[in-house]
Amino acid sequence: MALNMKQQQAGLSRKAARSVSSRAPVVVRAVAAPVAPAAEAEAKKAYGVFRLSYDTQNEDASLTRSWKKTVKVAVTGASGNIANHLLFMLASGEVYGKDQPIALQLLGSERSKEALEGVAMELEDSLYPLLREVSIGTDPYEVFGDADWALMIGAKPRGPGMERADLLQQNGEIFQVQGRALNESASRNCKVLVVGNPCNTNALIAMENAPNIPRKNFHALTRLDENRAKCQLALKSGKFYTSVSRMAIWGNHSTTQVPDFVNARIGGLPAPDVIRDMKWFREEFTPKVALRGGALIKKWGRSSAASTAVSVADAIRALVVPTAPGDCFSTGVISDGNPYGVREGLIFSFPCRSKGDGDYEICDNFIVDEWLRAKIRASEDELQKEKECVSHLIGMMGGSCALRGAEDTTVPGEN
Ligand SMILES: NC(=O)c1ccc[n+]([C@@H]2O[C@H](COP(=O)([O-])OP(=O)(O)OC[C@H]3O[C@@H](n4cnc5c(N)ncnc54)[C@H](O)[C@@H]3O)[C@@H](O)[C@H]2O)c1
Repeated sequence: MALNMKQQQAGLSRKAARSVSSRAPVVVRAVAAPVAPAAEAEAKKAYGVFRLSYDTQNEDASLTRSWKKTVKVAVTGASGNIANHLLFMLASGEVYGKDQPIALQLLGSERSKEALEGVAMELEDSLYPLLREVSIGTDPYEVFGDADWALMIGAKPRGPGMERADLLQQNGEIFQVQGRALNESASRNCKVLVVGNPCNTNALIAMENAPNIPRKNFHALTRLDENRAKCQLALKSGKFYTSVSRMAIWGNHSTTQVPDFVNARIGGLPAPDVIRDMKWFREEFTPKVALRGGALIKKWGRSSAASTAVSVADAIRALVVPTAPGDCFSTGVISDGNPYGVREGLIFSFPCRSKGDGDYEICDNFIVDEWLRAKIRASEDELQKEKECVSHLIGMMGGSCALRGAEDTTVPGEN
């Protein structure tokens, strides 16, 4: 856990800082004192903003009595565009629940240190009652300490002329380091959601470098694609989007993704029975969803941030709130043992459902027709190639990278 800045200034040790936080009720207000050399070194590694414990004697007991144990959520890329929306949703209680206190542990890069402090100041000034602690740092081993959730948003954007294979390599190295840090520092049942692109393969790298954490706990964000698909079905059918269910995204978060209109329902009916236009489904709906990110960048000049944050919130809620009977949600998870014959050892987006306990299962009752099967196979092949490009980062020998010079299936600008 990164130390509170005021505690560091006061020269408190990490252990002492922990004991301060556990001695409720107390509001930490340490006084500046000479900094010891050890603390000085510590200050270079991590710096933080605040840690508040409620003074339960002065609080409205009817509000706080039923509150749960604080959930610790680590967020990487915390001063970036997506996080700038997401952090405030997390702190407000709209994601984990209005009775769920939260500690935010924010990871930035060396370059974004100052901005990260600014983010923490804004959180501080927002006076969210559920936000118990904010700590910030640049060392993933510190920041992931005891995290129950790790939301991995931070990744390098693609530079001019950079190939997809180079991006896989550069961001892959980040996720190798961060996977190792999760393995050592995070809670043993930490749930990990990778947003930074290429998110499926980055999630694979983090997972393979974190053998102490169940493989099942690693997710790649495809919920944004699901939300985009739901929106298109709602617009075309003229029905409200809440009537769209069983909207699965299969495969990779790239243009090979497969938005599944075959199994989708509108108002409880199969989508193709409501929108009787197969040409539209295949030739307009499918590419529109897959290329939505690029279309948005053309308008906005940058990749989607607010809607991505909303979809991260949806993806978390999908795991902590039971799935409605018969419905599903999409998330990229380990393909081991899947009921659809997708090659094992890939992080692949499937229709899933959850009891709301943080765990999930892959739905086993989706119809895969020939058209879907061919599309799914193409996305699977792409993920296998990506895996081979990063084999050296996941402890595999002898992979060669067939993606060099290949067609670019990344959503333009999202990397
Ligand atoms: N999966 C999806 O659906 C989806 C959708 C949109 C964007 N994305 C991806 O999310 C990522 C972040 O997007 P953004 O708009 O917030 O980007 P951004 O550039 O605004 O923010 C990224 C942040 O990550 C930080 N960072 C870079 N390397 C880091 C490291 N090693 N450790 C910690 N932080 C690091 C940067 O300093 C920056 O603050 C990108 O990779 C983008 O392609 C994914």
